[in-house]
Amino acid sequence: MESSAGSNSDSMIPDVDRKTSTSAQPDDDVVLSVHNLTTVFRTDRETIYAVDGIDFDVRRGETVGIVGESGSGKSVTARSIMGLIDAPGEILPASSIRFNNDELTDYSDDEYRAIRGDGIGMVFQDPQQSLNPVYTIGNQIREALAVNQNIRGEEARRQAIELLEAVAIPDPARRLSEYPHEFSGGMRQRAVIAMMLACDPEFLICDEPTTALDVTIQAQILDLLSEIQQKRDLSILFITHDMGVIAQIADRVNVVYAGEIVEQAPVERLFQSPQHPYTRGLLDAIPGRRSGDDGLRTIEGDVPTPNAPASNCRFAPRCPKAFDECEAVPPQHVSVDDNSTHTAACLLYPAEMEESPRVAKHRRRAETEADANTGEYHE
Ligand SMILES: Nc1ncnc2c1ncn2[C@@H]1O[C@H](COP(=O)(O)OP(=O)(O)OP(=O)(O)O)[C@@H](O)[C@H]1O
Ligand code: NI
Repeated sequence: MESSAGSNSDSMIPDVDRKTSTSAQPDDDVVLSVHNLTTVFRTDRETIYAVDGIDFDVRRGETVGIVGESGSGKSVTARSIMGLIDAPGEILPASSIRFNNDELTDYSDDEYRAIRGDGIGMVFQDPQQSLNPVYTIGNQIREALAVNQNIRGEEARRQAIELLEAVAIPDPARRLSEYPHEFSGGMRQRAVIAMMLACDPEFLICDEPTTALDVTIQAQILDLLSEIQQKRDLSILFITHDMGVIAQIADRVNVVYAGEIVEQAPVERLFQSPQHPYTRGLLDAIPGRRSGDDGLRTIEGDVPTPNAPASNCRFAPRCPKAFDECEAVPPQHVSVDDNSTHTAACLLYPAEMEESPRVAKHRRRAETEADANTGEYHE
């Protein structure tokens, strides 16, 4: 953070530099800390920057949302954290993913398998991906209990029934002996959540878990997740393209565009006072909601597939507020509130600065960032 002491800066709003702010005030509540995560896919012709230098934290017991259009890098972020990026994908060396202060990017395959078992659970859009069609639901939950908690026999059966009760599956004793195809879509997703709970994780990654479900079932699953979270003090990273779902489930939100976070805010702040033109566009696209005079009605165009580190604002070609410099300077996160809980990466901010010093400030910070990330970056 810049000190304003002794300077007559026209901006009362300090920059936010996460690198110094996280190390200056260690936060015991932070369970997951992602810093400068950059995940690329190398093809014969090009290198795709699917995730390009993102930073965020998740604290104990909170739900952090990641929202953005298709192709913006949400699932690649989830898979990077879970250690599920395979060739031609690669997490670049300057990336850091700390889980309870362990650096996951240094983990071996075995260590990752262990943490996927009982540290971090994952719920995907398609429950079939997590269920085996040839075993009964009961078998699969008991297997999870045996592998992860060494619970077997009658005790495993008792706990499996309890878990199905916990996810509100009626008549659980009978349901245990049924196969996945005998469950409806919503019930299958509940069974996956029960299986995940059998591993007793402290962190849960949900990648569009309700997207395939109709809205009533979706709301039930979201309620269920909130309830389980409170009971177990779970931390959740929740990925969706749906701002309505974000409003229901998230405490804090990261808005992503083409591999980058463009805005970060507590959920109420984001909906009351969105700052980045992209976020405003996403919110204006919600039926019945309109931010008034200068909002866009729909966002024209598609998310680009980045094939180089950002050298400008990737949203500029679709942005109604873009000016010349947006094509030339990669915007940096600056605080857009009084206490740095809300940031936006956009050359329009800090709004109270004149355009030319404002752009110069972003340019300077971009150069510093680039030096830090390409220079010697070993511990
Ligand atoms: N195995 C891969 N090989 C090459 N490119 C990939 C691979 N996996 C993902 N990508 C690219 O990474 C980018 C981000 O993909 P990702 O699946 O994370 O998007 P998403 O935000 O989850 O979108 P959706 O909402 O459609 O799920 C896309 O441009 C995609 O083409
Ligand atoms: Ni996805």
